[in-house]
Amino acid sequence: MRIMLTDAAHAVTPLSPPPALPQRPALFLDMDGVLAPITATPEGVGPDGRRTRVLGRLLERLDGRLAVVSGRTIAEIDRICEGAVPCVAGIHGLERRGADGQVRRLAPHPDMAQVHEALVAFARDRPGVLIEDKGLGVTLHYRQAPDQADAARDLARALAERHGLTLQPGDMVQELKTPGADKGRALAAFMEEAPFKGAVPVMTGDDLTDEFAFTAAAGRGGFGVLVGPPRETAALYGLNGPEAVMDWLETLAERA
Ligand SMILES: O=P(O)(O)OC[C@H]1O[C@H](O[C@H]2O[C@H](CO)[C@@H](O)[C@H](O)[C@H]2O)[C@H](O)[C@@H](O)[C@@H]1O
Repeated sequence: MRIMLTDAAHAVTPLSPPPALPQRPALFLDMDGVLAPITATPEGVGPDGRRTRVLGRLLERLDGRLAVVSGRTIAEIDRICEGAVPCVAGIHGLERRGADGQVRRLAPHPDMAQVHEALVAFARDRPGVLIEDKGLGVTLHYRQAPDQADAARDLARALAERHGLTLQPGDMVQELKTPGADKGRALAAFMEEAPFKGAVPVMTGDDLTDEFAFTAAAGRGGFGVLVGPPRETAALYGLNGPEAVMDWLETLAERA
């Protein structure tokens, strides 16, 4: 087996592709970097006919035991998936829509507006830095201004500490969120409800925020699938990228 050396002390072994799904599986899917390739800006991700068809077929085959668990808002997931998936956790679980169609949303931290303002001021004279306001959280994007990574991290850390917000670093982003949720807790909440209750969870994700859900899936007898380059992870299996994810999901939709 090929071993990739990341530094002198750590070796990261590439993960095998996922095996056949367990009996009565429940599938949890991340959006960016998993169901959709990464683009320069959040708005660059749009609906895709193949993805919408595959999700619809899987939903049917899994008797509804399919959910998108994302850092994006539910409104964004509905836009991108063309409303194909009823069960969605948005903003890392701060909002969640169950199979009954009800949306449960935590109350926003009272300082969110102030923090949003501070981030907008930071972005003002930094071309390429973008602010995404999600109400319960705000994302500082620097994919188009990678030289701002350190300054963005330092500001986000300081604001999180000063206002008592949760800091979630991601792929060329720093997110400041209302405390009280993560993707692991979102997965756990779905697993307490129909049609997920009693099923075996499989979580597919690429980012650090997905690690919470990999751990939650493993704790319930399931497993995680890491998408992208190998790294230290709680996931047991791996896939190369969104294209490989779509091929895998298509196979599952035919087989499940
Ligand atoms: O949990 P996810 O569904 O993976 O969402 C995580 C964040 O994804 C989005 O940002 C990422 O994707 C953008 C589009 O490809 C990219 O430009 C950015 O650099 C990535 O970090 C989204 O905009 C965020 O709100 C999500 O939290």
